[in-house]
Amino acid sequence: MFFLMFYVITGILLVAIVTSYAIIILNCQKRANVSIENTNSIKVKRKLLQAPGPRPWPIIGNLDIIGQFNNPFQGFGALTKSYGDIYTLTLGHTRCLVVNNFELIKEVLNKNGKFFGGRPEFLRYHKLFGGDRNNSLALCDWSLLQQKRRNLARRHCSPRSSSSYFAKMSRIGCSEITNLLDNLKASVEPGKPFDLKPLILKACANMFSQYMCSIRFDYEDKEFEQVVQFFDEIFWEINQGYPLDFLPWLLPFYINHTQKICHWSTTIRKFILERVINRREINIDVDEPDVDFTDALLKSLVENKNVSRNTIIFMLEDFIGGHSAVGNLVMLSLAYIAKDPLIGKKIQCEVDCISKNSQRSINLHDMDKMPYTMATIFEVLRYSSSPIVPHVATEDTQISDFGVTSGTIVFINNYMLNMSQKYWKDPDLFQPERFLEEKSNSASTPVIFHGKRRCSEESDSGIEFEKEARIYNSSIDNRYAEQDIKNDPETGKLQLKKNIPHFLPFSIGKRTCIGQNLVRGFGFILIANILQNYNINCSDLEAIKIKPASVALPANCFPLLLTPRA
Ligand code: HEM
Repeated sequence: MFFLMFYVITGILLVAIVTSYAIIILNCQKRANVSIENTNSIKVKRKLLQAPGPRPWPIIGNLDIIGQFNNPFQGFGALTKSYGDIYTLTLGHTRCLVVNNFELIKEVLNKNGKFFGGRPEFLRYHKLFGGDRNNSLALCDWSLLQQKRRNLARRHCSPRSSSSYFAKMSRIGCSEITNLLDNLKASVEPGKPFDLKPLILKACANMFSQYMCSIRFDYEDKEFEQVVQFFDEIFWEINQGYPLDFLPWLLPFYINHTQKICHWSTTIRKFILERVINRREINIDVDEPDVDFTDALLKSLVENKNVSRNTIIFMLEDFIGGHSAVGNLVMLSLAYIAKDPLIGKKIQCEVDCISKNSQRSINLHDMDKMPYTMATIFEVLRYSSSPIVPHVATEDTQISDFGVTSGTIVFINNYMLNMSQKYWKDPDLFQPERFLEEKSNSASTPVIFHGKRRCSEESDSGIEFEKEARIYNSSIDNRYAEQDIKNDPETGKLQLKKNIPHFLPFSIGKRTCIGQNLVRGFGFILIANILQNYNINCSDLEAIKIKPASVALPANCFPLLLTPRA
């Protein structure tokens, strides 16, 4: 009996291994069927080989190689030494293309963006969004609905600096800062490490909820507190990779984990329905101008029969959830400031100069006059290299000279881009100054761009600038003295660099981040006002553990020392 069982199990395993290997090899050898223009400009069909890559194992493919690295993006970078800047991997049974340089990234996201509008079929993505990842703005495949959702969101979530939305953001940001500072004053004990993250996240959540839903929650509100924590857990979760993503048959081993994810997301959804949507739905008046984003969403529900109630609940959840990204970014910025207090000092110099030594708080309209503060935020974005959500080829196509078959997942390695000697001097150093440049003669009169500078094939930075940064006094080699910065900001020598084509923290192409103006705006208000009031240090720098290629920090991260400024 025992031997029979043994032979049956061994037989099943062997069949599984052989079948798996056959599938993997077939997928590797499959050619992409693409249309190519010949010399007479006539389109002809050609079958193109996929890019080479390491030989995969049965069942796991190349997961063993990626598993050897602390971070997959570091692993992708290391593999370029053997396979060049473009290569394919097989993760589980899934074909993946990894692109590691700027030209290739542009080719995927800009030139051939229409062929790469899909997102991966990861089980976790479905669990996070009510069983269907297409409910999510960031994890759905490209569709007409997605185009509509982006258009609906753009006005509210990407406000221009001349718009009333921008002024509203500034007002809300500043009033929430007052609440945050009151709370800090009551809770921070001088000389004692303070767990700042929960408070920062609650302040961010209130900025987002006031801006998008005209509602604010008390910091002591237990339901609000829990929802903010769950949003943060989800932000961390989305930024992780698991073998389950490529080996879905591992699901039974992840039952507890997936149940936890479902619990987080259903709790959040219930909160948004009960505390935001239900009470707003009763008072909707389609003839009145939109009060906020929630109003616009609810009206689209009345006016457009193709938009479902589910769609708008998930949209609101997605956008309110954006606060976790901002909160984590602010915590990361404070961590780098704690590591190098001179950075904090320089931000404080700008703050003191602009606010005439704290006669007022810092608002969004100060942003253009504080290039060093903005440069610090950009350096955090570069240094932490938030991964670009993987794209998926929706039909057979071509990148460089290689074929890409439909269904291939494309990893955009912007970590490699941000850490490359080719693009950055001393990329391993944290230096906000790299985002500053000498004020050019032509820049002495501030130029206003008419309309947004959006990415094009030639000018690619995903960063959207509307206005030239106003000039502020700082010096490029930059360990500058305090009295230098106290000069009149109008006579300064440096400005924020306007467009760095290879810097893509918010990606490029049709799926760029919609929340980037909110990130810059609320991030700026938080960092500037916290530093106006406190010096930031850390009693145990070893406790600040930052994962490369991630803006997400674990829910329980590190405490900081906040010392009120004289
Ligand atoms: C530290 C802050 C943030 C960073 C670094 C960041 C970066 C990114 C990146 C790299 C993408 C992927 C683009 C692509 O697939 O090509 C993305 C997508 C997206 N982001 Fe952000 N983001 C941030 C914050 C936010 C916030 C605050 C919001 C909303 C309030 C937001 C909303 C979105 C949405 C909706 C998408 C999906 C767009 C689409 O797929 O069509 N993001 N973001």
